[in-house]
Amino acid sequence: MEDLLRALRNIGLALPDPEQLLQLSDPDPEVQSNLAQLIALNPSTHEYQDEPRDEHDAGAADGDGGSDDGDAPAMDPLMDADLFRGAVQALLENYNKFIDKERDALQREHAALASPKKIKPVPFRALMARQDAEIKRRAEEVHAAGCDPDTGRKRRRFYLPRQTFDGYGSYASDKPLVDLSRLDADDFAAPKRFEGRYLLCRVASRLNLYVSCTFIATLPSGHAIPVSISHFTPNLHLSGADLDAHLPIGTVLAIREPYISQNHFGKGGPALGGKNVPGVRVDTPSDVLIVDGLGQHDEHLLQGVEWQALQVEAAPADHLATIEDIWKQSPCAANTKGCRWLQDGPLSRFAARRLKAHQEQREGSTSHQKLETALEALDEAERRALAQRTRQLAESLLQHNRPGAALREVAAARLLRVLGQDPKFDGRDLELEGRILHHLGDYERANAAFEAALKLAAAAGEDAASAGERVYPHLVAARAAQQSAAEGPSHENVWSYYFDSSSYPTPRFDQGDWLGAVAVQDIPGAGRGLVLTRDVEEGELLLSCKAAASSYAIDSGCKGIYLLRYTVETGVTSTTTQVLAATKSIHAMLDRPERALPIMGLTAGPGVPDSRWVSQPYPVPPKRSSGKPSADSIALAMSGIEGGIAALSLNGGGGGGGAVSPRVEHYRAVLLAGLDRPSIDSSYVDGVLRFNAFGPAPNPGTAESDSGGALDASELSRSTMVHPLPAILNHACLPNVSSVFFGDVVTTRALHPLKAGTEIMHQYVRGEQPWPLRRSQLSKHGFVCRCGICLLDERDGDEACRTRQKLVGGSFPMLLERSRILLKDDGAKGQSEAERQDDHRDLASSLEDLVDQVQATYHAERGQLRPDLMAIWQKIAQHRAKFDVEAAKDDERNALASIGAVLALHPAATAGMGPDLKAASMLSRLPDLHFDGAIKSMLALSSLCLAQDEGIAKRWAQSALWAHECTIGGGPDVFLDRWEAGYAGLPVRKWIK
Ligand SMILES: C[S@@+](CC[C@H](N)C(=O)[O-])C[C@H]1O[C@@H](n2cnc3c(N)ncnc32)[C@H](O)[C@@H]1O
Repeated sequence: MEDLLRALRNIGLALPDPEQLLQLSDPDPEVQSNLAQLIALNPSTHEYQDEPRDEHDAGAADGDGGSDDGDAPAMDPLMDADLFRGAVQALLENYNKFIDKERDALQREHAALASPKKIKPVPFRALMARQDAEIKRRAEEVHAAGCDPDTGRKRRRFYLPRQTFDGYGSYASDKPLVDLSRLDADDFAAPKRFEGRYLLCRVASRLNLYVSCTFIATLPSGHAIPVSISHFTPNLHLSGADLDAHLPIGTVLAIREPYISQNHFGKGGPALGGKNVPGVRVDTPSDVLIVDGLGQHDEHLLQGVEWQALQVEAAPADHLATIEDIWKQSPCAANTKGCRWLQDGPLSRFAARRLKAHQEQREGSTSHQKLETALEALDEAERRALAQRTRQLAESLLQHNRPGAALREVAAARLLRVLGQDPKFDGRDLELEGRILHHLGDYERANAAFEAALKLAAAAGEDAASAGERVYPHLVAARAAQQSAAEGPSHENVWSYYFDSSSYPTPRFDQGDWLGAVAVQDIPGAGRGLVLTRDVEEGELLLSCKAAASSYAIDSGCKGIYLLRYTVETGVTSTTTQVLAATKSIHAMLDRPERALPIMGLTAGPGVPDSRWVSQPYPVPPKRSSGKPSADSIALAMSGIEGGIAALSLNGGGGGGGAVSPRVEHYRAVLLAGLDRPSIDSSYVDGVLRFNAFGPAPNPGTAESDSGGALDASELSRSTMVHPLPAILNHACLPNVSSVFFGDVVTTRALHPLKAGTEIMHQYVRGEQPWPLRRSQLSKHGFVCRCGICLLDERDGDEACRTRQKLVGGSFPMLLERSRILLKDDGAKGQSEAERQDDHRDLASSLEDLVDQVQATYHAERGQLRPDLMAIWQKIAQHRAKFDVEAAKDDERNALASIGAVLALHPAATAGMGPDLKAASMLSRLPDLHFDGAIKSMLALSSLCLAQDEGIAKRWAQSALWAHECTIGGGPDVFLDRWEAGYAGLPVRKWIK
């Protein structure tokens, strides 16, 4: 990829845009030829800030005799196009040959697994020189992505495409380190997975981040080997010291059951056309453990290990000279000093392991004892300094989206009496704890902590106004989050989801998951599903859930980076947000082990064996109270902790006598739970995302909104997110619920009155599409949909469905084009009224012929559900309205009937009118499909009725609002925002506000 991009820029061409990137490896020669032509027509001058974007202007700018675009030749778009096209075509061919080599190398490596060959270690200095060159190359690529490296001219936008490969096996160890034996260079062979072994090594170089992160590691024997770790960070912009601080030189690592590859860049590194040196390829971060002297088995691991001198200098600030220094100099902020990568803070590492040792009735290790003594020997000032560093570390962990580690550090600091000893800080410390708990979704405890923080601030003499200013915003936010998690999001919540998700580029909402009248249940032949626990009405909210991990293309960690990950066996290309959503999911599970069940408890597609979590009961959100915290819980949050080291022995720390306060109990549980780091198979996470995540989530305000949450988007994704509970919903092309996406929140509402015990199902693919297309889109899921409309289509027959598809996909668009021209030219050609009406009559009649042809493809007993007709009836109505308003109303009613809506028979225009929208509705049953289409028809009917009967016109508008409330919600403002502009002649606002 990098060679191709460099070559294009060298001949003065702009880089392929994100859509074109996806076509680079398309095997179709026609696609390649078109692509070459398009790329050849786009000079690199278009990339610069100071160049006009328009082609002609660009030509003029180039024609002024001198381009300051370095060596890039000025180009005459017409004369040079052929020349450039030929050159680009040659470059694309080269690129594809290179890709083939990379693919072949992966294939060969897979085949060679049966007969691994011993490998000769590459000399350390050679590896280091290569590493330095790679780091330099990365820096140059980043520089060139923002400006021309020769002239310094700034580009319009930072643009950095990257490509990685995937496939042919992925490894993840689930063996505890104690069960493994050490591996050293004598045994190295490749390609080989070293089952039952671990590799002990030290980071010896700076880090190189492409998508995976690579460094040179040295072994105790002095040999060196490159190590590449996939899913290292979701921040692909990290570089230099910030990156190196994740694993500073000298950090000791244990890699469980390592895989030595002939190409350690194989996953997540730049493609080298199959040429690389052997190295350790780590497919998942959970295989890597940091050996820091605090670990449970660190002493055992390091026993008798003599390291050859590290042949490079570690920055002195990065390392603690002795283990006791941890308390005096422990790093205070993430990623600035000391080893940080996915690691907990020092107090929690020590306290958790000490607790565990006690639980297992072991004495702590010698290093634990040394640390204990050192901790108890700290003088007052040193203890205060440690407390201050702990606060900073917890803040920093929180900022880096690691609230689990932040809470563990605070819990350990409280048990060890590092925090909670200075009344001046008590209020602030509780406020910090409250913010961490809020982030973790423990709203009840967060609220109690905030209330307690206010009391303690007052007790410490802090001015009430300043304490309030500090704490109240957090308290109010936590109360609101608690309320929506207890009662479900309010009307106002949905209102703000809608408007905020259209206003913010990376909308993420502060809400907990909420489950209405549904429960997880086994569904014969379909795994698990969600089933109603009682009867519900149409429009009732059933679920409101936030994504467990979300990645937006314009998140700061990847903005401007366009990643393509090509999976060799399947030919599937994943894009930036899909890869990073997996990285974020993995990191979230390592930080909060309780996240593993909801994510790894999902299935990963047909043919992939279920993870061990799938058989466990699927977790649902707890029932919560929305009340204020009780006086007891506030008192508990304020209670002192008798403890110190004693709190780490399971019967100590309760104020003597063995009774342990609930607060101590809670902190201990927090620490112990953090030790259960799950082993995460990253390829399973990829499968979970591919089969459960929601791709680019359309805001309901966009034209795509009818897609019901497009799962099969093929363009470079704008966002990828996984919502664990909604992912349990099974599919029906004919859904009985509507799932709507607002940023990282999805809400699901009943579309019809439904009985207790009914399985609720939404659309993975648009049920409005032709049957053959739906079947092919669903084929990756490995099931055949047997929903109502699939059964109807099946009875119509394959051939009839294909004919219908041709009519709707071929004949209808031609008539639509005629319609567009007619409506555009309406009256412009100086025709008489009669002539114009004739034109409309003609077109309506052609459209009616089309209706007849489509009708002929349905089985005689099909019933009214014929959604392919909706848009045709609406078009007929539009033209017929020009000469026969009553007939146009019938057409719109036909459109509604074709999508399953049933008209109510209201005897009088005023019946049921008033604030009760449902009673006013002109529909007794909402449509099954095409919800926005139904709203269009209702608003069209409102317009058609306006002149004769304002009462009925108003009722149609209210019916549209009712349908909108039942599918999307958020009230009249949201409805008006989406629909008002398209119906300027209707006083909708007056009617419904
Ligand atoms: C997103 S998951 C849904 C939850 C899944 N049932 C489970 O137990 O984890 C998608 C998978 O559910 C199953 N599934 C979904 N809809 C189905 C349907 N209508 N009929 C049969 N299986 C279905 C398929 O195995 C599909 O790959």
